[in-house]
Order: sequence, then structure tokens, then C-alpha cells
Amino acid sequence: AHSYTKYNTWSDIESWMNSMATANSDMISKEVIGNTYEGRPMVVLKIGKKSGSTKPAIFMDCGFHAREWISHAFCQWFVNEAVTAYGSDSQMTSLLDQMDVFVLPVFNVDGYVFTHTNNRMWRKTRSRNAGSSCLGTDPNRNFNAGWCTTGASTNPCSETYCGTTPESEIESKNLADFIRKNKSIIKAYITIHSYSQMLLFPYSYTYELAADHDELMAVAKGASSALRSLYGTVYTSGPGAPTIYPAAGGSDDWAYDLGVKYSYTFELRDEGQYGFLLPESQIKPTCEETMLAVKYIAAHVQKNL
Ligand SMILES: Nc1ncc(C[C@H](C[SeH])C(=O)O)cc1Cl
Ligand SMILES: [Zn+2]
Ligand SMILES: [Zn+2]
Ligand SMILES: [Zn+2]
Repeated sequence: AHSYTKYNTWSDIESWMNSMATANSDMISKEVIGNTYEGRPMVVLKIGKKSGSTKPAIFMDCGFHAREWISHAFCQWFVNEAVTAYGSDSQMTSLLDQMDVFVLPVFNVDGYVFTHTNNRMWRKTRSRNAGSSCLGTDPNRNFNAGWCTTGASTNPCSETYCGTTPESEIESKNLADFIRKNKSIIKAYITIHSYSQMLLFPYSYTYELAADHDELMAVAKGASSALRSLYGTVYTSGPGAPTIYPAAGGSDDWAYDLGVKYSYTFELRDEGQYGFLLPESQIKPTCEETMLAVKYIAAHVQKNL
């Protein structure tokens, strides 16, 4: 059965999404934005007070990389927190009255299933690569943002294989199509990964500073200190290239260049002690502290509507 403090199976997450939308029909609507390579649904939950008119929105995805299980857990935590806190927490109430939050709890569904059934350390998608016995593309190297110019490989057997072309992966195409379709209302893009404890923003594909570097850095630092205020967890804030590594084809860089100004990649706990195998005992504290950072960013976005 589903639990917010366990790493749930895809099957449990899928039924959880259906029951959340049904039980909270005034706050949550469910939309399938396309299917994965193996035919599983990519489900977006639209969270926000129903209003007759279109509201500005924040888009958040989890589960780009299959093995980063704390990421999937956070999106589930966020959805529950949003509907639970609405009406009691003034900031969450204000956010969901004024904006919608699109949450994609599992981007790379095929990969996530594979980490439960075959290989816990799988990262990529599960698509077949012509002429190779190696499967999968790194979805975070597959977007049209300096595509495959740095920090990515043209070798299908590489963990950072960039694919045959930008958006070669159906999962990338489904996400990019949804964001392009809604780009006039999407004011922020947040993508959740692990591990390293970093709050990254454009660019990763170049060392050039983004036009909005100063503002993005200030917000990242504010969000990181909000996060640290709970349990003392230390995050590093900065542009991807100098802060983690130069790498091209990432969804955050792509969203930023599309015009989504507030574009962030979270690298959640830890710093390598457990790495991708973060114990379930750390789900709650990790999600609680990360909520503070996401709410900080959301508040800044609201102020700048
Ligand atoms: N634009 C980007 N933003 C963040 C990252 C770091 C993640 C960490 Se798992 C990755 O390697 O895909 C990588 C890129 Cl290419
Ligand atoms: Zn179960
Ligand atoms: Zn990742
Ligand atoms: Zn990572």
C-alpha cells in the first residue's frame, strides 16, 4: 500500500494519484501528457483552487533519473502537503489561490519500474538503441539546450548518452510539448534530482552567466537557507556548470531558454554516505526541509507575477 514515508512502487504511485484526484476533486485534476517508451502513462497532477479563469503556474517534475528514489518521494510529499495545508497554512493557501502547481511525480516511469524489478542503480530511460545492445538515453541530456556539446556522450552504453537527437526520447518530447503548450502561464520550472545537496540553475551547458543570474542566485541562496533552518542541512547554490559539472541537454537550461525565468534543479540528500540508496528513515526530514526551499521559490515567483 502507499506510504509517504516509503519508496512506493509505480503501481502504488499510480493508484495513489487516482485516489488523490478523486478525493480532492476541488483541488486536484489529473492529466496524462503522453505515454512512456514502454507505454506507461506520464501523469501530471494540476493542484490549485479551481477558478473559472486560467491562473499562472509552477511546473515541478520528479523521477528524471530512475535510481534517485528520494526525488519521486518528494513529489508525492509535496502533493499531500499542498492539499493538507490548504486552508490552514497561509502561504500555501495564498499560493494555491493565486497559482496552479503542475506536478509530474514520475517522469521516467519505465526506468523507475526497472529499478524495482531488475537494477536499483538504473538511471536512464529504457528505450532500445539501434545498433547497440545497450538500452536507454539520459533524459537530462536529451533536451535542446546545447544538446550533446559537453558533459554528455554519443555512446548508447554511456550513463549520459544524449540520444540520437534532442527530444529523441518520447518522455522528453511529452514534457517539452506540455511546457511549450503552456509556456505563457508557466512562470517557474523545478526539477527534482538526487544526490549532492545542491540548488542549481542555468546554465549547465555553458559557463556563461544567465541574464537573470543575480536574481536566480539570490533566490537560490534564500531557498537554501530556508532549507537549512530546519535541520541544518547545507546546500550549495549556483549555476550548474561551475557548481556541479558542465553538461548539456538538461531540462532546466531548456526551460530557461524557452522563457521560463525561474528554472531550478534540486539535488536532494545526501552527500554520498548513502547516495541514491538514501534510507526511508530520511524521507520525512528530507521532504520537510525541501518543502521550505520550494515554498521560498514559490513565494518569490508570486511576488513577481
Ligand atoms: N542542466 C543540468 N542541470 C542539472 C544537472 C545535474 C543532474 C544531476 Se543527477 C544530471 O546530471 O542530470 C545536469 C544538467 Cl545537464
Ligand atoms: Zn504497496
Ligand atoms: Zn538526476
Ligand atoms: Zn544527481
